Amino acid sequence: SLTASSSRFVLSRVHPMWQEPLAIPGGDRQSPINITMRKSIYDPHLQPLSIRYDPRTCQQIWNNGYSFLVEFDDTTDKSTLRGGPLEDQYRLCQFHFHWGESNAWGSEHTVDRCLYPAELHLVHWNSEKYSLFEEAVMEENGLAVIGIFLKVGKRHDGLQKLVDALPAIRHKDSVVEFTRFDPGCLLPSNTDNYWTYAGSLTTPPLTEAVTWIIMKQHIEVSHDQLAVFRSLLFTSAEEEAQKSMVNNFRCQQPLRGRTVRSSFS
Ligand SMILES: O[B-]1(O)OCc2ccccc21
Ligand SMILES: [Zn+2]
Repeated sequence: SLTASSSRFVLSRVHPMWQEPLAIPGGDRQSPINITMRKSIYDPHLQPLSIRYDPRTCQQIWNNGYSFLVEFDDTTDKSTLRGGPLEDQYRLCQFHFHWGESNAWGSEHTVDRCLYPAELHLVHWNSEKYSLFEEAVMEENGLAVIGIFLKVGKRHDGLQKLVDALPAIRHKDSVVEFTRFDPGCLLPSNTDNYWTYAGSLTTPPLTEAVTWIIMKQHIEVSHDQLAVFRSLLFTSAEEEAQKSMVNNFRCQQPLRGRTVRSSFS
């Protein structure tokens, strides 16, 4: 696949979904980044991840004009993430994806400059220190996001239920009920090998609140499943010009001396 450098020219022609602010608060721990494997530091003290999702907390799926979000009931600790680099327990509140207009690019993070066609973000907030996502998103240890790379290959049976719901939320601000979906089916078979670093949201408000946990092992989805992502629109039903929802990823940010740790040697 294209490396970020060769495709940077191509990507530079991609219109950014939103204008990057000139000054970002702090700005020394922004995301996404390229992960250089040989520069990541193996940390033997990283604990195993404890990922426990309850499909009964799944509520709805909606198009927010930038991606599509599957949202969960996060009023209790039913779907949680603990362990790994985390000191506290975090609650799953939503997951969403970022993808390209072609299979040559689309992910936000890269590994040794390798681009993937899409990236899944499972978003959790620190329910030991805060009482709402909106509160946690402003705090340094507020969020934990699991990033999973997607590759085009065999059909992902668990994803199909989600793919089948997308035509109903084609336009911005459309929402449909989406229940009894187990996000655990989207995890790779091996969740022991990951990289972790301190970063930010990759969408406004770009707050530096995220402990990133990027899985080494990707998942596979079919070409046709990914094509349905691209049938979504950035635009609402009222707007004249329909713009297809593609290339909804942020450009890569400087590492600013940060260390990326790995859970594997
Ligand atoms: O911008 B993101 O995709 O990266 C992390 C995150 C957390 C919450 C919402 C959106 C995002
Ligand atoms: Zn994201």
